[in-house]
Amino acid sequence: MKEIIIATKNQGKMVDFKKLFAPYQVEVKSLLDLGETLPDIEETGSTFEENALLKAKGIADILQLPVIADDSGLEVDALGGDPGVYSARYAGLEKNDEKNLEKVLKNLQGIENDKRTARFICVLAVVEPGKKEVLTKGICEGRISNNPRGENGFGYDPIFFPIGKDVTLAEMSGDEKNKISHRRQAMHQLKDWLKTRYEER
Ligand SMILES: O=c1nc[nH]c2c1ncn2[C@H]1C[C@H](O)[C@@H](COP(=O)(O)OP(=O)(O)OP(=O)(O)O)O1
Ligand SMILES: [Mg+2]
Repeated sequence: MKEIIIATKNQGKMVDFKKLFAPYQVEVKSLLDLGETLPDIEETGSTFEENALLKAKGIADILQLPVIADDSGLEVDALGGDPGVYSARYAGLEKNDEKNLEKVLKNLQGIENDKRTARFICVLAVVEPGKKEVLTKGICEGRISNNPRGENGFGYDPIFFPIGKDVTLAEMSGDEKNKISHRRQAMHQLKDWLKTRYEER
């Protein structure tokens, strides 16, 4: 079977991607599946687009294979768009999901529900050696909860109510999350690219 490499070390993202790629005959591999030691690509960009391209190009240059990278994060309106591109390292460089979401809740203390609007953003960069790169962006609008709820998913899922839902993303099944998520919407925009390369199941 054909393979596509996702330039990520985030296992939560890979759970989403495995489901999102299931309609296609392609095996998805993360950097954690590749035996070789690949360098950590520093996310020095100031936008999701820049960082997604840095990660995809960095790995595609080394492997000389097609690579997809995902740069994503949470924008909270009452925090001026923070944590944004700093979502993974919001509470420190050790990238701890629980500390990160606790910091968002703490910074939103006293803010009323209707002012807790937020969105998840996902930018995907597809880089194929010798070809023009492709960028897509998906957005999932919602609101930040008052407490963490639910055990599924990863990252900020336990504190995010998607618009129109009264459960957090972490209270939804993986399949339910994948119907509405920012990652799903960014993947949807890659449909034509995917269809030209991979047979559908
Ligand atoms: O569906 C999601 N549900 C909950 N949280 C999410 C989601 N999507 C992104 N997020 C959060 C996790 C992390 O705090 C940041 C992504 O940061 P980002 O740099 O793109 O990923 P990462 O460093 O964890 O892995 P990598 O760069 O190896 O792909 O946004
Ligand atoms: Mg990262």
